[in-house]
Amino acid sequence: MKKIAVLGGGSWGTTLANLLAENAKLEVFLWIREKELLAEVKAKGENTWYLPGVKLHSNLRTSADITEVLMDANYFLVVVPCQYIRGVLQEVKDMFPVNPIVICASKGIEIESLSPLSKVINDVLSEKKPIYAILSGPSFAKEVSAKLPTAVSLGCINEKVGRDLQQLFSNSYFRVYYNPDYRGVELGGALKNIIALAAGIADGLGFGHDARAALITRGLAEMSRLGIALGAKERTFMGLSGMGDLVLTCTGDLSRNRQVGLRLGQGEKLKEIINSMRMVAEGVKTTKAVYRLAQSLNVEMPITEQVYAILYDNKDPRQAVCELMERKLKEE
Ligand SMILES: NC(=O)c1ccc[n+]([C@@H]2O[C@H](COP(=O)([O-])OP(=O)(O)OC[C@H]3O[C@@H](n4cnc5c(N)ncnc54)[C@H](O)[C@@H]3O)[C@@H](O)[C@H]2O)c1
Ligand SMILES: O=P(O)(O)OC[C@H](O)CO
Repeated sequence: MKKIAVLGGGSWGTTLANLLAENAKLEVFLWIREKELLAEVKAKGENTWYLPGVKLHSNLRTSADITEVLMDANYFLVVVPCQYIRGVLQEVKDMFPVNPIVICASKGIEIESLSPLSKVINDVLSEKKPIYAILSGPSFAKEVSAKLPTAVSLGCINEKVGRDLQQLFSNSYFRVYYNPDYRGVELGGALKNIIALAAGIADGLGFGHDARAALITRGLAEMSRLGIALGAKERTFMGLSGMGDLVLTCTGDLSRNRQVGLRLGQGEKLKEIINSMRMVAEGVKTTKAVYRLAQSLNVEMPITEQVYAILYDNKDPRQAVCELMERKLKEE
């Protein structure tokens, strides 16, 4: 049986590793970074920090030793939070074979380089010439772990690899659609988190359903504008990894990004919100990266600009929403 190394024992890495172990098409080995957590996982058969209450499959192997996890793997699934991916891969890049199939399930834009994750992974592993794929779409770890029906996109420019991966991940509750536009798929997942912060802020301020619907719709417009500037296909933003994930994250209270927004709208400070969370809300750092990227590409992203000002310039959220409403009137 072929082996998949899963890097990242947070809620999503654990969920996907567990799903793949249950699918029983691959041998699955999950890297858990924290040794104390690994000890609990081994003792209780459960990821008590990031995915409590979910029993892990007996086929799932776990280790805190990343070299053991990577050894002789045929597939590499990266589910480390966006800003740490470069550092983690840099340490172990020599362990990858030539032309490794690297699937990314993380969502974000790297601040340092303003790069989407395909570029980060291709940069670090450039000597190995990786075959890159991205798994993204509306999928809360908790719901997938409860085996609730979920549909996502798998972006890969190499159709044969993409269709093989589609088979490996799919099962009766997890339906994977293949899309050759990997750039569009990865950008949808990264950019929707900024709009989810905005929707949470509006809801936290008590601005109602109309405001949320406007943010989702105009959010999709600015996500697509940046996507097109970066070579993505506009149509991809209408699919699961675009509109699908945007709607989920802007409306679903399981979203960490939406929760950060809600708390900001209710008057809490970003620092205290982040300090109270063990989990990651990728939109916070991705907002900074996208704000800079949009400026460098001269792409208009008014919602992102206001979220940036709230997060990083201490702007009053109420003022930010007023400014969005009072911008020069435009055509749709
Ligand atoms: N949780 C979900 O429902 C979900 C769904 C789809 C995609 N994602 C994406 O998956 C990615 C991983 O998120 P998650 O939700 O699994 O994480 P999480 O918030 O559940 O856990 C945090 C993770 O960050 C890791 N971490 C902390 N500091 C680190 C460091 N210095 N170096 C490397 N790793 C470090 C921890 O070990 C842990 O694995 C994110 O990009 C997220 O957007 C999450
Ligand atoms: O909890 P969030 O906001 O990181 O969202 C999780 C997933 O990205 C939803 O598809």
